[in-house]
Amino acid sequence: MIHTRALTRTFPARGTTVEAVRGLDLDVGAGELLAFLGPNGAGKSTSLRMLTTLLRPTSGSATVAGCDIVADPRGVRRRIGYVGQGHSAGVGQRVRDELVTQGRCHGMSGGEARTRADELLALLELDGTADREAAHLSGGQQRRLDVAMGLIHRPDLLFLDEPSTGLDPHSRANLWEHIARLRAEQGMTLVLTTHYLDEADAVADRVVVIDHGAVIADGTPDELKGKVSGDLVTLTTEPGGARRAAEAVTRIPSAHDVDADGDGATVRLRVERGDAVLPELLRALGAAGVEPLTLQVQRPTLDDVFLTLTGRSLREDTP
Ligand SMILES: Nc1ncnc2c1ncn2[C@@H]1O[C@H](COP(=O)(O)OP(=O)(O)OP(=O)(O)O)[C@@H](O)[C@H]1O
Repeated sequence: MIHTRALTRTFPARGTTVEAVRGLDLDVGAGELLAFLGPNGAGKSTSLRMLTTLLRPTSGSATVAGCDIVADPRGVRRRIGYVGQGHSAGVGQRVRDELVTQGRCHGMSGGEARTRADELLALLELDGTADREAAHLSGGQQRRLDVAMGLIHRPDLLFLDEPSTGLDPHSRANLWEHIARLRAEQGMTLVLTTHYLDEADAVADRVVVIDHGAVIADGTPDELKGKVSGDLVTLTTEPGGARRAAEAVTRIPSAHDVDADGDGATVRLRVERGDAVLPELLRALGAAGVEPLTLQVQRPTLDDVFLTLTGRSLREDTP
């Protein structure tokens, strides 16, 4: 559905050149849900804007839904939907009218556009809002209207640029439920950008991690987390017990990166399989006369992946 080769975009900026996207090579199959994940300024929106023909690449090539983004931008636009970061609806427009106008822009007859508008209002549970002004909808409803507008011409492929930014947790979850349903019912390919690590982890089949304009990792969330060396085990002891605990757990063969906190009561270590190592860990602590007060095992997160690859946390870079 998408094939890019060495896709690059630079911008002139005060006598220098910003390399917003550097040599993107990407193949996305039909029906995939791919998330671009990266800190502010990583090049996610620029990538999307090139793939949706809103921005010409400086060099490299790409086909989207079978059409070349430079030679046949109209062909690309006919086959894709795009939901940008801002709201798409015009001021003073009613919800159904806005959808019908959008359908007419895509060459539908009035009747066809009205039927499609009603279909989408039902699909995105906006039927109750059809005659209200778009600007008076809640944030979550406005975002669903943006998605409906991107879908009016039945595209095979939908691009969403930070679809859930600014929504409260309930509206975010609700938006994702709708998107999952659209995918299940219509078999669409979805490409989105997000800052939210948990979101990329939960909804994406595949995550492409971008940093400074280049892809630094590409795989399923589980594959990416497999790059981090093991689960994190955190244990607490009575004050002053951490050093003895650290010495005891260091003897476990799969334990590494053992670290006793300055508070004297917390020890962190990495092990291959946290759940499997717990009995051995407890035995080792018992033999050293240390009684743990709490024990926690954490699977790696996508933030750990980013930290492992770049030495920085995505959370630090993201507001
Ligand atoms: N029109 C432009 N002119 C100059 N520089 C630009 C332009 N558009 C983007 N950039 C720069 O290109 C880089 C990538 O920006 P881009 O918007 O693609 O990042 P992003 O990953 O989408 O970030 P965010 O998550 O903040 O939206 C940034 O350094 C940005 O300042």
